[in-house]
Amino acid sequence: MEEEFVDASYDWLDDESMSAMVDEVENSLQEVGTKVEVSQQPTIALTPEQQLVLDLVRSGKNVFFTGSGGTGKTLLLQQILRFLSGKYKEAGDVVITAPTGIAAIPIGGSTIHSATGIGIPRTSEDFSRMWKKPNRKKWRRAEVWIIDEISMVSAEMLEYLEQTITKIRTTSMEVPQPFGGLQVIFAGDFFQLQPVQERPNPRISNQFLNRGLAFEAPAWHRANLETVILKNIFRQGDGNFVKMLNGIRTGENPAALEDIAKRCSRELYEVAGIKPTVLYSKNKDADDYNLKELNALPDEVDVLWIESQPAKQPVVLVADDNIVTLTMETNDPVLYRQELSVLEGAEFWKSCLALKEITLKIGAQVMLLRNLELAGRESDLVNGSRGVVIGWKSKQEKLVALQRKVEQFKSADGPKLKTHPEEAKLLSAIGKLKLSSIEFIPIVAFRNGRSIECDPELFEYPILNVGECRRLQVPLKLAWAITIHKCQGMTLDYVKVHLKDIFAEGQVYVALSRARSMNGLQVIGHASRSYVKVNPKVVEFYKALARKEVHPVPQLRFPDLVLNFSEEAIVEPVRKCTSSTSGKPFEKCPENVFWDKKLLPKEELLLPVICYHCSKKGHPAWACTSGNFVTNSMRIFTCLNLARC
Ligand SMILES: Nc1ncnc2c1ncn2[C@@H]1O[C@H](COP(=O)(O)OP(=O)(O)OP(=O)(O)O)[C@@H](O)[C@H]1O
Repeated sequence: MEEEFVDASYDWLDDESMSAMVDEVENSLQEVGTKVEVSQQPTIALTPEQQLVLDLVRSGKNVFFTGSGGTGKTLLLQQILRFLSGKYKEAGDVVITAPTGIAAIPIGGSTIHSATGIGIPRTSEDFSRMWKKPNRKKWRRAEVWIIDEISMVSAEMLEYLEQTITKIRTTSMEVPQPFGGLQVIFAGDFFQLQPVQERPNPRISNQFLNRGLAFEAPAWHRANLETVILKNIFRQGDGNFVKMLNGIRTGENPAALEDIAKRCSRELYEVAGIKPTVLYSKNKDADDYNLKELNALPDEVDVLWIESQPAKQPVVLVADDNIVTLTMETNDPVLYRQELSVLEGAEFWKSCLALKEITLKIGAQVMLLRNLELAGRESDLVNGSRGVVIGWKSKQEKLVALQRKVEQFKSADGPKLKTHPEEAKLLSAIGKLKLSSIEFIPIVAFRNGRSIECDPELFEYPILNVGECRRLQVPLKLAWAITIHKCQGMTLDYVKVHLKDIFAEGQVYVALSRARSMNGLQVIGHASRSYVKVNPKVVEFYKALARKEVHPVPQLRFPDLVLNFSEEAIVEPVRKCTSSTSGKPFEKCPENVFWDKKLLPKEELLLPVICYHCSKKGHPAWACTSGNFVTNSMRIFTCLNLARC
């Protein structure tokens, strides 16, 4: 058994193995990043542990299930979704999420950032974005929330999301339930990649730092999760390989890395035109490799079938960068220069995934950097989706096409007071195209079969109290090679792992455990034991889980969430005014007090609204100069009509 993998040459593959490998590799192309569709495998037999998880979900419990890579966590989630789609008939009853786009695809979900509407939070106040009408409506009606790859969700993120969701879903008359009463289902392996913590910036107040691991959040403890550990590993059939991987995963056998590297040091060649996927720890190395592959493509291609003036040669897409300072409009040159220097030196310009310049050719392998909305809905084209450039469209032609669509909207509905959301999107795309200096728009065929014209998108980086950095660029990145952080959750049958600059806990394990077998794995570089990094808190957590302890690790404390929702978010015009002096329809009410009826339980609508702050407590809110008022259950609202107040 040991001998089988030692040979470093390619001769160890006989014809049969070679053809099996070609099949394996071809299958992998279907599977990379998408995993197994349950619909194609309806007869899958669950292991007893997987079945236990399903039963717990059925009984309405909050569940966390974990296990090493390849134990079928994602497959089980797909089975759970089948059950839930039978139980809950309406879209939106089950919110399916993962921390990254790539992880969200196999379960048909979206990223946590887009599902909650918070985007990439920079301060705790950004969680207030969940109060925007469509977001809070979505979260009020949801019944179940699923998070896959929970190891990449920080304690701080989970805590703030839980607090916000609970506030959104709880009326003043109700006792708050954890997660506002949602059933939560978490899946993931904390020995794999963990959240990347932000560097503290003293200029940012209430900065969101993405601290801690999800199980350290008080919200994790409040959820009262039933925990199940999955033990059967399906991805790798070779028990010896599994054992070595597990030693690396838990940090108990760092020498296993040297062992695997030795056995998998021979070159993996191109098979049936397919090159192995190359995994690097750092973006820079992946970028360099991609460039090399790009240069190897022919510089001029025949593009007969692509519409309009196709670019036969490589096209360099140059981003349009822009800075907006807070004091741009003022006459304070000193402050203006200060802000400018902060914005010009911002980390954003170095770390924005959309590069200042990207050269593309037909045939280039690319990855999407944005979640795309297609035809007004979230699509399965997300940050991380893989595709290939198949052609170009000229900007002028694209503009004409978009303009024509806008005209169709106008003539279809006649004059309107409000712009249709689809029309607004078209107008925004036109605006961005006009601002962009890009002359050719790449057309990309994605692995899901869709071909999309990838228009420039705006990448923004606000710095609180200073201003904003903006980059307008096509949301694409070369992808012959990808980083280990992008591949978590994938199964790769033909993969080269570069052991270079490994910096994160769980990184080596994630990279190696993507492979189905050592036959399809090549390890490059010095296999230092020090690359096997494991977070001691994770070790402690799993030991405590094995002992079935209820509160395995101490909880982290975070500052109270500052929810600074806009007036629009909490205050919506209601049909009935409920000020102390009248019960008239709001339009006719002299007090003109507005608030969100949904936030106010029916009983309170009948009760007087009294002022807050004011010494003469008890008088009608509209008469108070502070502009704030409370209901009798001490819920604070702000009167919109400040002039009257
Ligand atoms: N009960 C089962 N029977 C047969 N195959 C299974 C079963 N459960 C999972 N698998 C297979 O195991 C492989 C790995 O499954 P999956 O990707 O769901 O694992 P995972 O635990 O999510 O891995 P990772 O932690 O690396 O993301 C897949 O090919 C899947 O089809």
